Amino acid sequence: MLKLEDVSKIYSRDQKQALKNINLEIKEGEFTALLGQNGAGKTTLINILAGNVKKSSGKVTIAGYDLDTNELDTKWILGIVPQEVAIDFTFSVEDILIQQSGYFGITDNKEYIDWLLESLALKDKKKSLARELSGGMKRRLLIAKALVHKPKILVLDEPTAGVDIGLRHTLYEFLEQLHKAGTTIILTTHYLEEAERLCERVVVINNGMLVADEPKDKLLKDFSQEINVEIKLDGKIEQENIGFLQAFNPTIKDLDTIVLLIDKAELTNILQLLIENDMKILDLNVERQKLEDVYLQLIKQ
Ligand SMILES: Nc1ncnc2c1ncn2[C@@H]1O[C@H](COP(=O)(O)OP(=O)(O)OP(=O)(O)O)[C@@H](O)[C@H]1O
Repeated sequence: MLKLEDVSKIYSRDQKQALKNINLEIKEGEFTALLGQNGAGKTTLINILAGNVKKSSGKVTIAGYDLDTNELDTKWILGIVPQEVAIDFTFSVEDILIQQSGYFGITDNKEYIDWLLESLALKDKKKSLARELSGGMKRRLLIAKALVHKPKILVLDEPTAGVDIGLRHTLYEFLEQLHKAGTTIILTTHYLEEAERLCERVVVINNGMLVADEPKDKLLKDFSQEINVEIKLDGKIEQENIGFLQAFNPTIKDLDTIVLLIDKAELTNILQLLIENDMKILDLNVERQKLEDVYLQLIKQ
């Protein structure tokens, strides 16, 4: 559905290499998270797809259309929700969506627009001017705008930044609904729990390079041998008193709790060592790795 072959981008102004030989193939109907730190290259990649940034080299194919030679065709396939709010604030919400439909030659789109507004909790803002919307509402309007032509692929660049938690969940349900209906979705986000809840596949970009591309479940399983352990002891702990745990890189939390990231198999060993060293355990908390932990390890590598 979407294929990037050896895509690189060097910005000419400062010769900054924002993307380095990215190879990525997204299949029809997949829901993919595109993760990476600030400046990793996510927006550059999305801007290349949107035709706003010219790649320096490589090939992009969207539903079989080469982006270099068939850019107009790719516009029909893609719906892009940009990170920055770029809408004409002097128009009403409804007019913005009617105008956007017009760009695609769609004249009778009112029913679908109403459905979009309803789904994105913007129905009562239909007649409001865009400038009267809150930041979170503007973001949701951008999503509606990206969807007016019913694109097969929806790409969202941090759509939930600045959207409050209740509405974020409305948005998740909406994206899940689109996904079930067959839309291919690529989502960049800094909220890892969002990627964990919604996506089937996780792609991580670090310093312009693709450092992970796995089904989410596999990524979590590969790392699932590792657990986060918090052991609360009776009394204040100093690093020098727990030298016997040094091999496990312990950190101390709240003065009385040892925090460790270990292989499951080592837990018994550690508890044994604590008992042998006369440490009284008051509480023990074991957590399987979350996507957030896996992600943090990936970008450290
Ligand atoms: N127009 C530009 N000219 C020069 N350098 C740019 C330009 N746009 C982005 N960059 C640089 O390219 C790199 C990648 O930026 P990009 O915006 O793609 O990152 P990002 O992963 O989207 O970050 P964020 O999570 O902060 O949105 C950064 O070092 C950035 O400074």
